[in-house]
Amino acid sequence: MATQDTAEHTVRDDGVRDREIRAEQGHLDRVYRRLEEKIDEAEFLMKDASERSQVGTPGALAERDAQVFRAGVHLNRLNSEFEDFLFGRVDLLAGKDSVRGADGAYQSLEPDESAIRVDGSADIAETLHIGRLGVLDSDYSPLVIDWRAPAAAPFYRATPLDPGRVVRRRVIRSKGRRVLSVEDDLLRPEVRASLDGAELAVVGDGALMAALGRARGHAMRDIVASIQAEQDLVIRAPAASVTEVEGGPGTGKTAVALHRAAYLLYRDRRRYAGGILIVSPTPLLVSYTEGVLPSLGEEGQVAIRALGSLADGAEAAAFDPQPVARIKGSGRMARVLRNAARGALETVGAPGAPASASDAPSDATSGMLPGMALEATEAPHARQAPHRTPTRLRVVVFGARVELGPEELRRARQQALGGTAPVNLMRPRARRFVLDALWEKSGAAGRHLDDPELAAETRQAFDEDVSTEPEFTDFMDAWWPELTPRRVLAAMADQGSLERWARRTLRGAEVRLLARSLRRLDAAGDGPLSVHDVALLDELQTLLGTPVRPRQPTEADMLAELGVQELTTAADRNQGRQSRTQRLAEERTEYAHVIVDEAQDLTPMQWRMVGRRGRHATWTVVGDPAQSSWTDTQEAAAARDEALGTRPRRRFELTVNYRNPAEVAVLADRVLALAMPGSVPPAAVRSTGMEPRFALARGGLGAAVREETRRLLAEVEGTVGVVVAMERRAEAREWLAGLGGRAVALGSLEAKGLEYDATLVVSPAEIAGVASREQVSKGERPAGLRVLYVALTRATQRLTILSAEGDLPDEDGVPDLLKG
Ligand SMILES: Nc1ncnc2c1ncn2[C@@H]1O[C@H](COP(=O)(O)OP(=O)(O)OP(=O)(O)O)[C@@H](O)[C@H]1O
Repeated sequence: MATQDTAEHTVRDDGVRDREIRAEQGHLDRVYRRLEEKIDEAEFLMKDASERSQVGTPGALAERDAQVFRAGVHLNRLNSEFEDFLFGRVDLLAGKDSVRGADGAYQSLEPDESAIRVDGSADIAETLHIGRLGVLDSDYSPLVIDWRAPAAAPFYRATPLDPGRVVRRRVIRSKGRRVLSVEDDLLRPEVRASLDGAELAVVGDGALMAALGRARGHAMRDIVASIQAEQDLVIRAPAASVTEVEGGPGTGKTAVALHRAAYLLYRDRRRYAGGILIVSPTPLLVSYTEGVLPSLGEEGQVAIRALGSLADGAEAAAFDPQPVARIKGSGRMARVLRNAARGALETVGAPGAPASASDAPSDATSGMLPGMALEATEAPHARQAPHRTPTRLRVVVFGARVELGPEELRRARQQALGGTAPVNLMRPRARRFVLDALWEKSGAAGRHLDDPELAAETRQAFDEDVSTEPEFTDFMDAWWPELTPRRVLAAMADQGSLERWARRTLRGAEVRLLARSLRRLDAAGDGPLSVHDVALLDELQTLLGTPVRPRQPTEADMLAELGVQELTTAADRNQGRQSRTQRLAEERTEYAHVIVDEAQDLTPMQWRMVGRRGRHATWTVVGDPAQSSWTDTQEAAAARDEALGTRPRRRFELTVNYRNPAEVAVLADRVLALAMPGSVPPAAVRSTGMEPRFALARGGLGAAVREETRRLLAEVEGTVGVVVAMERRAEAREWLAGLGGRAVALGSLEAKGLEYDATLVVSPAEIAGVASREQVSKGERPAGLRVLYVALTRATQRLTILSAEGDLPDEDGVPDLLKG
């Protein structure tokens, strides 16, 4: 009987499902017909504009460029958004007091009192389709509403507890022009609603679960069809000041941050023409998330940058070992760098001349982590003997020899450095002090004291005479060389110099470690950089400044002068051909809005770097303190406060874990309890019934990793992430050789923000840097425990823990740190 009921129900349900899919297909067909008309219009506009060839005056050029650009953008968006273009629908009750706006839509979010009759029946008064872009029919009625428009908010905000006017929310899955499925949520199950005289059908188990259950690839998908109410609040929060978002792993922080960027651009494109910067911890996370904004129809105004690619055209991905990273990340470095920027004047030669540095590195701690493509070796170029700043200046002026000695030059330098300007910009001032000193020394200063005009003329002639002397210009180049951040950083590899610059700021052992780690750079500062070096370079850039040089006006300048905005110019288009490094070096350094992902991991020096990019910006900062791999969290919090300034802050919390099945979350929560006792984990929304597996590496670790990875590859359709301690990353790659592209080896710090269908966590104790709960209870709570928490929360379906002896596993293979 029960079987038959179910069978009958399924048959009926399939019939309803097919009918509902056909109805949505009909709507999608209409949308496509309209889109095609619009594409024809855009193509016509493009052609027309490019045929107008009044090139010659900047005005004509600007007008043509602007037209071609606008039509091109329009066309691009229409073409690119054809995939999964239409994804949602809401069926709504009549709005309160039946008040409609100019567009004919109900204005109120709440239903009219008469919308639900006393017998519980109601009519659907309005149906809205939601998509990636708004499309109006030829009579201006909305065929599709842009997901970011206020009218689309009920699609995301309505919950059974607070449904507003929404009776049914539908997610439509389509591929190209074909509707594949529909998934409905009934938000007012108590209402018997009808649409055009027929009962409102409900199909499927809800879109969220369907979306979460799908296999993962190597790129993040947008969540535009299933944004949840608490996430929508963040995405649409007003952009004023600072929006802070905290939430545990898998709560959608990254997804929300990306959707927020798209939302802000939609709401106020002009304001955000100043650019939105999204700061991400690693290049892996950048490439994982890079496709989301284009899928939402947004690209040009948003830069997603890894912390290692924020400054100086650098593309650093390597991590320093923890002791070195702690020094380089500490706010104390600001003082050291300030001294170095000034002190390097004496140790760094003019560009092209040799710079300083001396003894070779002698231990492995100087190197970045093995397997990070960078070795702990000295720069290939032999280091030269330290540059000696000139200690004497001899010139012939007014026919006489004038000489300044070490003491006079030292005084002139001290006077020049008395200002606060960047060091390179102090050069003219330094030059003036040297000229003053020469003038005094020459005795000419005593002449014509009774005739100020003649005295001034004599002085001017004196300066001109000296300035043209090659001895003087060569002296200035060597005595006050133009410094680059890289040359100064390289100069810090000289231990003697660094000791002076870090006096009373760093301890002796810290100086030695830091100097050694920088010996990877050659004298000009070329060589492999670590992620942490990049924040130092950025700080140095500020301290040194860029000397002002006259530059040729570009086409972009001319257009800007004409007030043309939102435009790609020929110059911009050429940029596409430039190297990525050059582009990174040249791109803007200040933004209108800054979004920081994984904010808990920024070091104080990184906060300073990011802060400089948003001095006048509004901010969105998302993070999870429980996942912080940075050790000195208080110092980082102070630096964060400084970067964000005194702007008012709005705080949001995300509480639901969409990534991990409950079975995985329970295990991760045990580590959370050790790492941060008392903190509340996010609630997992789904369960797979698959408990994590505990395996023991009895023979070699490599063989066990291969075997367990193979097993996981057979169990899931998508990706498998193998997370190891940072220092094992290189060997882990070799272990996985030949297993195919679905399996990826990751150092624990690189796993940040990423997710995999299945995860193999190799030796929790190695990742955490601590082996037993007893050690932890004695007070050892290394940042490594939080890193382990990150590793354990990457799986969307399956999790295997592989332990070695050092993990102190029990007879079931459960390592000590993960016991219940
Ligand atoms: N509303 C949603 N609908 C569908 N999928 C969602 C939703 N919210 C989040 N997800 C999915 O959950 C996963 C986790 O999201 P995301 O990576 O943004 O979380 P996170 O908070 O940044 O995690 P972590 O702190 O671990 O980096 C992603 O696969 C994301 O697509």
